[in-house]
Amino acid sequence: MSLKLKSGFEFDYDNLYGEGKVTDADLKSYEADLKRAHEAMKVMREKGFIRAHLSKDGEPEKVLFSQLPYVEEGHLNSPSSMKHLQELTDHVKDNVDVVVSLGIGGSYLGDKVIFDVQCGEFWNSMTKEERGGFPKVYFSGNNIDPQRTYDLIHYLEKAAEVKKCHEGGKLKVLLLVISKSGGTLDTMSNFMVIYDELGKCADIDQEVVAVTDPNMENQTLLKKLAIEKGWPQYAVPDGVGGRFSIFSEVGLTLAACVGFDIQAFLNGAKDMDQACQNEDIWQNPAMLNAALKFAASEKHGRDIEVMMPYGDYMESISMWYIQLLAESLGKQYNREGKEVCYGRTPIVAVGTRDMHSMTQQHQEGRLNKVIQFLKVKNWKHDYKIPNVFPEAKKLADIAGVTMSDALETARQSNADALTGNHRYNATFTLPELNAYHLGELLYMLAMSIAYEGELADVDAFNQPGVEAYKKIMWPRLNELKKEMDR
Ligand SMILES: O=P(O)(O)OC[C@H]1O[C@](O)(CO)[C@@H](O)[C@@H]1O
Repeated sequence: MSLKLKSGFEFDYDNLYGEGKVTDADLKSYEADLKRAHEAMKVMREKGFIRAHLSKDGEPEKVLFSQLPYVEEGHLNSPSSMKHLQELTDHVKDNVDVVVSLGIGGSYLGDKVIFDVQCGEFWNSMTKEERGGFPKVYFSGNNIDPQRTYDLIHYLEKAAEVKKCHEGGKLKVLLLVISKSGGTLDTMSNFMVIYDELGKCADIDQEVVAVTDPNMENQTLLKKLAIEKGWPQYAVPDGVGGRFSIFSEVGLTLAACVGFDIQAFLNGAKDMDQACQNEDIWQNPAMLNAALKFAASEKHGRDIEVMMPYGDYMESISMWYIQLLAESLGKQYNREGKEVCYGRTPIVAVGTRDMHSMTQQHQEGRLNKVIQFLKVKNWKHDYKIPNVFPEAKKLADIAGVTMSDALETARQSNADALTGNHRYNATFTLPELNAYHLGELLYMLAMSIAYEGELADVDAFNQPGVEAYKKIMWPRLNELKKEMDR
């Protein structure tokens, strides 16, 4: 059983739904809730309203991520904002050597997905010509790790020296600083250290682009700095939380720096949004995914979701999904203030890598998981495994098989083995790993989380839990600073 869209995107739920799995009766018991959830999604699309959602300051706040795929005048993504992004592309292409993208959480994870899908692992080792004139890209701000920050700075200083010797001229570095709140410790501490160190290097020409909340009244620290220093600005718009921001200028600025097809990405999201407007659950991928996962959790105790893409460059999709699921649905109280401690636990896995480790637990451990596979149907490049060692029978036996067929055979075998031992699993299939299908997938997952928030009756758009440690940490940092100053 599967839901297949015209684009070829497919959600195969055969091993998650039916006898001994999530049943028709389970879904029927949610009929009224699903109807209400679907209505709530309509209201969210039309008015940006989600019942009981408040910002972290306790103020009513709109939820606008579903507007992002629609590039229209007056929308968050508009023809003029697309032009502004094109200006960034025109500026970096053939002009900037290195982009350092600084951000954490939603201000990092989406950018990493776009980078991995568009550029792959060896981008920074390619020549500028091979990169189509686009810059190298490094990430920072995703931790407060002094060693890695040192390594990055020293790598850039060395690269500047090499450039001076071989080509002459300074190394042009663009710091793309992404922070909605504009003051996140991890991002801003790295930014300040890197900005200061690179500023001292005579062979480096650095510039800054700030991506932050554009609000003029309550300006973020980053916005204030950008205005003061004249840095170009892009927006993390009001109503778009970090984990839903990949379709905003958070993801799109990095996309613009590496030649990623922004329009195709948004078109994929838009087409998925249309599919998710279908009130028939069997035709609506987000509603179906949410209902099956919610039922698997609540009625069958399968409250862990292992997101397991088959392919190296999709691991970051899984990491992006971790934030989306954990931060959106891991909530102590429901929207009526009742303690519910809801939240399925997301786990990153990659096939075939983790079939040699985690699969042991998936196959025989506690019956508390859904393994969500992600597969690519047609790979851009492929190899037929050659018969280079005909004397070694086991190796000769796989000669002639393509790597992509071997990959899919491994995945399918894993799915069959899991199913044979009552282990729930499902598969999303992307016809190809490209901007359009990535847009479809990520948008579907975001919308599915919004549906699940309605089913579980929790606010999927706040994150009070990540404020708790910050309330302890900031006074401690202030104390530390006083001690250092003494
Ligand atoms: O973009 P900012 O404000 O730096 O926040 C980064 C991340 O930190 C969080 O606020 C959680 O601490 C996430 O919600 C967000 O994606």
